Amino acid sequence: MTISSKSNTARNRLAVNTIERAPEGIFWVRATGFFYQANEWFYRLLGYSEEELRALHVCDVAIDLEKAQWDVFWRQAGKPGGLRHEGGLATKLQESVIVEIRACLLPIDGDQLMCAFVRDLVDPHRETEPLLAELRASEARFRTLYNNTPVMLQACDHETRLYSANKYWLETLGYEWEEVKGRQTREFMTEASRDNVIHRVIPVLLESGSIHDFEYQMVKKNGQVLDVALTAVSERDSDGDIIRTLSMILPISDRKRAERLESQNVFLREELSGAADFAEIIGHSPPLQEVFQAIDMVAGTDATVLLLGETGTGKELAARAIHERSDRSKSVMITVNCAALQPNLVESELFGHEKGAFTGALTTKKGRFELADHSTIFLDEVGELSLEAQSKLLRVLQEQEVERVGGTETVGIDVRIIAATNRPLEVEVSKGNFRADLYYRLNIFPIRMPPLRDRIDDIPLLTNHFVDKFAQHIGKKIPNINRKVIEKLVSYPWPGNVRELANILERAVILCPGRTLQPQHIGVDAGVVQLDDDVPTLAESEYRLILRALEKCDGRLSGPKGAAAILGVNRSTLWSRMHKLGIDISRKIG
Ligand SMILES: Nc1ncnc2c1ncn2[C@@H]1O[C@H](COP(=O)(O)OP(=O)(O)OP(=O)(O)O)[C@@H](O)[C@H]1O
Repeated sequence: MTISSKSNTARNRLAVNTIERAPEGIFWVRATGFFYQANEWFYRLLGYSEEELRALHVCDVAIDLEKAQWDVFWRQAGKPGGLRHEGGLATKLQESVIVEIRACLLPIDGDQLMCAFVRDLVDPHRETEPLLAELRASEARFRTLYNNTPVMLQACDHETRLYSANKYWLETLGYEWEEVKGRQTREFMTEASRDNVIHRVIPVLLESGSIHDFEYQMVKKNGQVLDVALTAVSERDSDGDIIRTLSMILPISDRKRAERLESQNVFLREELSGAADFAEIIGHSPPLQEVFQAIDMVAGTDATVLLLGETGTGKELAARAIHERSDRSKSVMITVNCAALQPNLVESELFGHEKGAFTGALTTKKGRFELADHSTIFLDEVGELSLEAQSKLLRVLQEQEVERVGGTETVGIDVRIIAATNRPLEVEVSKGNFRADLYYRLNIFPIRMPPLRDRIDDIPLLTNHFVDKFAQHIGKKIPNINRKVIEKLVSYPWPGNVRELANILERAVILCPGRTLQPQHIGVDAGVVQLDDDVPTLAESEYRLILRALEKCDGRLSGPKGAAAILGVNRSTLWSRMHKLGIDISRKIG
């Protein structure tokens, strides 16, 4: 056997291992939209066998994808930068999971396949240690995949020396393999990133064996800096020491940067100065200006911030803006959606656990607070925490230390807290559902995000922004917006706020065949939502309407007799509202 064939075999083994052990799903789809193959993670996630999956069309599984849109998705995946989509997948048991999908087209044997990477957005730590499944296809196909995937793949040994990198890795950074072989991975990072990786990535890998979407900066051969996100899985020996680490590195898409520039263009077009520093938060209305001022005031301090406001008003965006404008911005903000935590695991997720603390606690694990040390933790939907978890949180706020579940010692931490809720916490306090002392501790610097109906001046700017953004995603050019579109949008009450506006415009962009967005593409009618006198908020009214519709059609979302049809929205809009309003999304879906 020649040396090169030996190394090819080693590469193929590595490729198969990477695919099967990847802490993310990977699947391939034919141009017809029917599944072709998937990795172990994806089969496990959906619960289908290989044979069952092959009989399915992507749209049978993707809750918010209509067959009519398939061609658009396929074409988008073929463009530079590929396709990026967030949505729901239905499992074999008809439960839904929320995922992020990134896809590209791969040339295979004169044909094309879509290759998609799937990340579980609700439970990124879902079982990630897949079985080493038997080799599912020829070595040639994996070699093609290994080298054509627009993801940088690298493998390093226990001393973090590089022993394999794919073609995309080499091309992106501008090296030949011989130049980088055996070198330390930290040699390809900026100095600031090195410290960050040592302090953030290595401890997490030692602790849990995998890390997801860690952002840092690499340096190309020509000295240029590249923003990347790393997802890695380590193999550890029985003592817990790392033997080797396989990593997928995604350049943080040029698209994301383009979007940012695009939104800045919107500002320039509108001749708005001053707001450009908040490029991600679109708007210039007086209520939003007050929010910008409050963010400016509090960002540089370590004060706890409580973000209030209805669903979809941009609380998470505001939390990011605060973190990014603080001294802690060098580290990643840790986000916890308190409503999505499994009730019996809330404390272990937040505060960590010691080995053996409960059945299934096989190793000691750090909680999110410890991971957020020297950074910011964003506690979204904090009003959903149980009273028990609330008292532990209070202790963290008072003492700046955590005690792991099953532990006896406390660990000191330095964490800035930003919490958000769309519930009126003072009402929850009066009902005994939320601890008053915790409320006062969180309420040190409250910022209220205004509902969209109170800042309709921002609707033209937001519309401009979303139409450009979604049109660019699917490769359309829609430079004009009919004036009647804006008239229609400003007269709607927007119970789902900016999120709802974005959803409606995403659909409108798909429906629009020409260069001008017309009112008939906008699926809203003023007055659709009728409020009862005793309903305190629009969001709550929407919540009730959806529940009523679901009851009426036995939990079925789609089809002519489904809840989406009754409510006059498409099923993806309904589904995303249910998710955001916290309506049991794991329920059976029809
Ligand atoms: N001012 C804004 N400019 C641009 N996009 C916005 C703005 N406000 C909200 N969005 C977009 O709307 C969506 C919802 O925003 P976000 O998740 O921050 O809301 P939220 O208040 O945290 O909602 P929830 O309470 O339901 O979690 C996101 O896609 C966000 O990017």
